Amino acid sequence: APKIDQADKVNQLMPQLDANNIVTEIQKESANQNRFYKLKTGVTASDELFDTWKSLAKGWDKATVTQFSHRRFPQKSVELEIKGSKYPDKVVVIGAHLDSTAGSWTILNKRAPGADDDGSGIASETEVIRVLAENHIQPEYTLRFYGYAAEEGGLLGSREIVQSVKKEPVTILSAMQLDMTNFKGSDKDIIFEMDHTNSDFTHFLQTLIDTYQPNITYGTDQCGYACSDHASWDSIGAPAAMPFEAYMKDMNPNIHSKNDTLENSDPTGTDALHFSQLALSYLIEMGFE
Ligand SMILES: N[C@H](Cc1ccc(I)cc1)C(=O)NO
Ligand SMILES: [Zn+2]
Ligand SMILES: [Zn+2]
Repeated sequence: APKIDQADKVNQLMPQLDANNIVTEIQKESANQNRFYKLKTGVTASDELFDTWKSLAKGWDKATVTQFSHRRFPQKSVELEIKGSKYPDKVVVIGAHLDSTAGSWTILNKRAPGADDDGSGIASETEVIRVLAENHIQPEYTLRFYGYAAEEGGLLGSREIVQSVKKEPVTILSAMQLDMTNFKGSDKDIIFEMDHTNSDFTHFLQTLIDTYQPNITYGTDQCGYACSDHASWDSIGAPAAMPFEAYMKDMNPNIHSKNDTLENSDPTGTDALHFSQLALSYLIEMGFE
């Protein structure tokens, strides 16, 4: 596992992460009637995230923001890349999904705010982008941030993306998934899913919590199936990890319904902030040798 030797940077950046920004982003995403990947509301949600990441990345040298068009549905994925100064072909990945669903397949104009699933993951990730961009962080390894389309359709967006990445002349060092970060249903703050993930990488993340978030508690669980986009990276042999909000039995009961709102999760965004903190230490420790 990589050495943990970037304390100066992590300790300078971590305090800048602000739960209020996470709340604002979740509210922005939930404002859409739904973010269903087959509907124009889902297309709009992707374009809004594209705009948000582009404005955050303004002035961040070597950062590029693009949309990834999918073959069989209109919702695009969003990608932000900051090229590494020393190892541009070695890529550290983090992702969340930008779509939402209300459970049934033809949700038409049904309400699916998706505040926790997965507005929280997108918001946790976006707050890390803001802090890295504002500090003009120039990593030695390439960092890639994803907002995946159509996760609820069966990991459709990330599946297409990893097939495309497989054809690139790059090595994926690791991929973290943030799907549901803002509902602390259990007594532990972060639960690591142990299936469709890499145990060494998961252990490395647990060591990061011990080092940089000593008051955060964590545990492990199993999804029992490919429960989010980390499984797409795992399927091409990239070390994947999925820090999750609770044990399965305790997870947010409101997901995939009109009741998946900010009020029905953590309205202060403090739970989601813990995931931003882990994501930041992950990207800095993996982004620099
Ligand atoms: N399947 C996931 C929800 C989900 C995530 C983790 C576990 I454990 C069980 C269920 C989903 O809806 N992602 O969008
Ligand atoms: Zn879901
Ligand atoms: Zn999800």
